Amino acid sequence: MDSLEKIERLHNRISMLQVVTELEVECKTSSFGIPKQTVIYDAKTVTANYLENEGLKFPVIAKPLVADGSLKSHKMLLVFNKDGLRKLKPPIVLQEFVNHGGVIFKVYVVGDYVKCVKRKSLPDVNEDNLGRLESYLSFSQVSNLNTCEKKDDKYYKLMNLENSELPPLGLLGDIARGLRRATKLHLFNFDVIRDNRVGNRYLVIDINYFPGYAKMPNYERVLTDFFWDVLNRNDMGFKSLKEVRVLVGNNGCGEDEGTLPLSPLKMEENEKPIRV
Ligand SMILES: Nc1ncnc2c1ncn2[C@@H]1O[C@H](COP(=O)(O)OP(=O)(O)OP(=O)(O)O)[C@@H](O)[C@H]1O
Ligand SMILES: [Mg+2]
Repeated sequence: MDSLEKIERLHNRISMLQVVTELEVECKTSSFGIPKQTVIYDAKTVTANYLENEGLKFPVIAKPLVADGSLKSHKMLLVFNKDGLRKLKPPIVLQEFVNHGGVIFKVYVVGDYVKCVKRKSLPDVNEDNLGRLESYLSFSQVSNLNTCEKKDDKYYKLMNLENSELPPLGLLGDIARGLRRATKLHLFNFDVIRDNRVGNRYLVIDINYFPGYAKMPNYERVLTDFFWDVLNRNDMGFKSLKEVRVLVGNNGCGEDEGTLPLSPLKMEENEKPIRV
């Protein structure tokens, strides 16, 4: 559906988030951006001083530069102090770890359709404890931990997803529309966290092409409608696609929970229909 060349941009964690920094979205009550980050190609260059010069302080997350969906590309390190820096295997992206209350918002985009689902994430790190912690913690695919793993874990037992407030839906819709226009992609999702230091600042930390839509409530209907529209676009034209609806569920179970119509996403006048 989408061109490989355009998808390629999402396979590198720097170019992937670069697009977010270029978006022009106005929101009076909140702001958005990406975490501070730097790319490391040579392990020798990573020192505590280097981090400081880059405006980064511990804890930091080390993510493989390549984000191609392979097992390796999901292997991450949460680095608490300078000893942990020795474990890094470039090429990597070092990103500030932003406390976000242990909740991540996964925003699924299917053409004009946008849906936000809450998921449990890494817990906050108390800076006062940095000295007492191990130098690093390795992890992989936090958002894919299965429900049983989460149920057994003391931290996850304490979490109460239901009480966590969603980001402003207008903002998510605007970011989704901006990303769609900038990337010219139709099928992707992005991960958003709320910066606890600020409260109403949202950070996009990850964008994935053709994510596991099975985790999106009502995905069969949404995807079928989308492909139906694409197939019929010669008769209908993309402009006549249905109005965007941002559906928001708190745990991905309630299909119509929190349904909220936003202003329609209009295709750019000059955007050519996709050829299938
Ligand atoms: N800058 C950050 N600050 C705080 N937590 C973060 C940050 N970046 C990532 N995380 C945590 O690490 C997890 C994995 O990060 P990310 O989404 O970038 O990697 P991924 O391998 O593409 O993961 P997934 O496939 O699970 O989405 C996130 O779900 C979140 O819990
Ligand atoms: Mg992610």
